[in-house]
Amino acid sequence: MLKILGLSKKLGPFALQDICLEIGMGEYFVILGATGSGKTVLLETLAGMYVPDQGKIVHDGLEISFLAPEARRIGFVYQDYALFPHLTVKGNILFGLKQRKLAKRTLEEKLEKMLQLFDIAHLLKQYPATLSGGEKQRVALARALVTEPRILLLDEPLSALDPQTKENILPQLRDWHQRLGMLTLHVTHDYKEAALLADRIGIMERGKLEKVGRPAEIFGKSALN
Ligand SMILES: Nc1ncnc2c1ncn2[C@@H]1O[C@H](COP(=O)(O)OP(=O)(O)OP(=O)(O)O)[C@@H](O)[C@H]1O
Repeated sequence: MLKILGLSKKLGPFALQDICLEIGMGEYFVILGATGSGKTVLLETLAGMYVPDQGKIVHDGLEISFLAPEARRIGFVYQDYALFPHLTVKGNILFGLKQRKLAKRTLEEKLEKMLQLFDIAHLLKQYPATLSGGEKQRVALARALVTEPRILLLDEPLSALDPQTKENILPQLRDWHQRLGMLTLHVTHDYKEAALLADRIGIMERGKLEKVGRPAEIFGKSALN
């Protein structure tokens, strides 16, 4: 379980204010908020890019607030995927495992698992510039997941996709999540995306988490039919 306890962070005129949230193991939690509400700052603080001014982040009973990003076992997929342009798909996926000095066979097994899960084996030698939006997204997910993180953070992972690709990927995201069973925190400003994907939703406004509930509680049952 991930516990966010009174988390605050000031960045210039913006402040993340007293965020309190508990997310269960295997839960798909969506933070829904307008542009500038602080969704990315929250994810980046959880991932260790900012040191909190106040509050704690506790994962499975261990406080991780001051751990280095790579020690937190958190996978992060950015809005624009942030793939390394000079590396092939294979190079991108294996990048996060470089420090671990794993045996070649172990690396190949981990790579193979990702290629199968995301159906991207045919893209292995290509460079990011030659991939479609949906392909880039699958490679970015593979790169985040190959390190076997305990928590997956997704920062508007569908916003760069055309409507058709987005519609195809939505059910796949749920399916990948169900297969891996990983605690996932996904931020978006698209309420339809939130309603389709989330076990629970948190509404973020001006740096504060204003409301948390199941999709039916947030939108009303009739709005979801
Ligand atoms: N490093 C920083 N220094 C100063 N201000 C920052 C910094 N990073 C973010 N901000 C500000 O914090 C506010 C929240 O930004 P954030 O990127 O978290 O919003 P968001 O909800 O993710 O928006 P979007 O949906 O547009 O991505 C913005 O006003 C932004 O300008």
